[in-house]
Amino acid sequence: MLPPEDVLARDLAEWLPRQRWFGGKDSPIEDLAIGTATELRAGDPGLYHLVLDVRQNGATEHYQVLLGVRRDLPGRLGYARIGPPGGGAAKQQTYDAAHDPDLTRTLLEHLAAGASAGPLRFRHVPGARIRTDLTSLPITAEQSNTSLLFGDAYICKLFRRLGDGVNLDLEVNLALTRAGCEHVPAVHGWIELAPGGDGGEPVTLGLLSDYLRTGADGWSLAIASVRDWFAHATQPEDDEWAELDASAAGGDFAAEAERLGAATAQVHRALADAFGVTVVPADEIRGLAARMNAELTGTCRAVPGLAPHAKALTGAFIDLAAQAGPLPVQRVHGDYHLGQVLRSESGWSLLDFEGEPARTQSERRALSHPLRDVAGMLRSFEYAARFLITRSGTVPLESGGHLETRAHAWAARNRAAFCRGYAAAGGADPAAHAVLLRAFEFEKAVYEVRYEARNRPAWLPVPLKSLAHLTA
Ligand SMILES: Nc1ncnc2c1ncn2[C@@H]1O[C@H](COP(=O)(O)OP(=O)(O)O)[C@@H](O)[C@H]1O
Ligand SMILES: O=P(O)(O)O[C@H]1O[C@H](CO)[C@@H](O[C@H]2O[C@H](CO)[C@@H](O)[C@H](O)[C@H]2O)[C@H](O)[C@H]1O
Repeated sequence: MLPPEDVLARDLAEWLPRQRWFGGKDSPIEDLAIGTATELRAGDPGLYHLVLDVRQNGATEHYQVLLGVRRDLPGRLGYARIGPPGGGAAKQQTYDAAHDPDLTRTLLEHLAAGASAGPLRFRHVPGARIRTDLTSLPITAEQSNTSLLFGDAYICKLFRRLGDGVNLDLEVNLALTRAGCEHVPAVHGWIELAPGGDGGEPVTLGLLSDYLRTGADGWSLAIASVRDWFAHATQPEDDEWAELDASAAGGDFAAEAERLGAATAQVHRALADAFGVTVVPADEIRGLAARMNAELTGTCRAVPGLAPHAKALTGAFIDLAAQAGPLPVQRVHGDYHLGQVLRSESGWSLLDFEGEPARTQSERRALSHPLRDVAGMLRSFEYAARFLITRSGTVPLESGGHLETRAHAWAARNRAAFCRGYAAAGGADPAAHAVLLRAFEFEKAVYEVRYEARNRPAWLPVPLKSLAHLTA
């Protein structure tokens, strides 16, 4: 049984700001109410699904929590406790049930059965046989959601802060799974909150997909390659090093970059087939160029370090406007970088189609030209190349100037390989759309400067140094 609502709300308000995934750590909680409480498993331990209405700065956000209730909380779950030890007057111990495999199995059982509980609906794709005998483990890598591994079969992403309707990740992954696309983890099921009386969309709560057991993320693989690239360049002249036969460095990434380019083009084709393509008139492209420039102006005001590059960046946006013609647009990834791709034995897979976190839902859903994603990945090669010399203490700073040339050579080699793979697999040839690609890349770099200044100021030199190189 749940503790009294006022006690539970008070305990949750104390616990919430300490959670990594809580998005409102910078402001006090003005009010917390239990929006819905749905019993998913009766008994001891019991499982409840809660939607919390959390008011901060006058605005209300909704968060979901799986609440475990036990009379005695075993020591292994002590770290997940919500509320005082011993359970206070109610003598009920409440805790974050995402950490309790005895309770999370209920999610699999409900998904397998296609069950409903109160406003919650558990859905599976037709024909899916969801295993219910697996033990869960939360993965630790994430900031804003909680993902549970079930054995080595499934990953279940539970969205913590709830959006307004169908989550983009579900919408896109489901469409691509249905289309048989090999480059996304197959979706098996999802959990949603039924729409209220206003007839709106269901709100996505969670997504169950194939777990890519042997997957390694593109960022780690790329960083390992850069490290090796630096280590193998003993003391040759820089120019000579840039020409070095890649086989001399064991960690060359170019073949992987080329395969990643091909996988990206195939996903773009599948997105176009699933969601369609629209041609926008030249006027809209001129409007896009103007918006890119306005973002630049705003970001220069907020981050003065960007100002020295402003002239070159504006030049690229003016070129885009000057050459504007009708352009095909479609659904794209929207926040494409090396951290969003996994390499497993079955090739490259793309993850996380939720778009850029700072954008609104409608901006994230907006159609764009697929080269926007290509530009995102090109930026990521720039980041990977410069990360070790700009951010890490592992490379002696005095050799930074020398390594900068080497970093540039790594980025250039892998950018070219990615574009080659993309064009060969039928994507728009980046070389034939240089003005558009450059404008997209500069737009992304401006976004990154703002993103880093706000979220990771120590990383700010990474995009700034890359811009210094690209605009020289
Ligand atoms: N299907 C999967 N198979 C293996 N690992 C995965 C899978 N999906 C996500 N991951 C791991 O979880 C991390 C976070 O996933 P992601 O979907 O990007 O979540 P978030 O939106 O919370 O960042 C990824 O970087 C990856 O390491
Ligand atoms: O992965 P998210 O959807 O949260 O994306 C945001 O955070 C990213 C950083 O984690 C950020 O990506 C930038 O840093 C990456 C290295 O950490 C680099 O590979 C990307 O190219 C660079 O843009 C992303 O921009 C932001 O939206």
